Amino acid sequence: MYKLRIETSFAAAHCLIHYQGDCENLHGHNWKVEVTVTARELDKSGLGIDFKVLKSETNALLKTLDHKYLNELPPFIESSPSSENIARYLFQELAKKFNSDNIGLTEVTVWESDFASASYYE
Ligand SMILES: Nc1nc2c(c(=O)[nH]1)N=C([C@H](O)[C@H](O)COP(=O)(O)OP(=O)(O)OP(=O)(O)O)CN2
Ligand SMILES: [Zn+2]
Repeated sequence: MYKLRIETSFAAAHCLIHYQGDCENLHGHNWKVEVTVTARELDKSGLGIDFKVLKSETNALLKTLDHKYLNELPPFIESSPSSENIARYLFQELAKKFNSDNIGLTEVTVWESDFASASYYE
């Protein structure tokens, strides 16, 4: 098995709901996003899946969040846009794009600062 990972990012505003503290107020982050997949086999070029494909599909999804107020978007109306819930949402959407006989989405990690991250995997 091969493990592949890409990193990308998006910027957005949010506030945590049902939270007491500064983070209940409107503020923003530059979230770094790591997407990890496993590949069983390599193609003739020696690739599990092209990093360019991983990045472009991920960026297409992140474009729907970029420079938005996350609390107003459908995935986060019922659930607080914490890094945990963002990681789960991205995982569930990217699984639809990437999972195949050869490729399995392993983990999505979302860093809201250099020092704090949340990962989701199944
Ligand atoms: N488990 C989680 N905890 C917290 C989350 C989260 O998504 N998952 N999110 C937040 C807020 O978004 C907040 O904006 C975090 O910002 P940060 O500046 O890192 O928070 P601090 O004020 O604690 O940072 P300092 O190091 O104290 O300046 C909070 N928690
Ligand atoms: Zn925050």
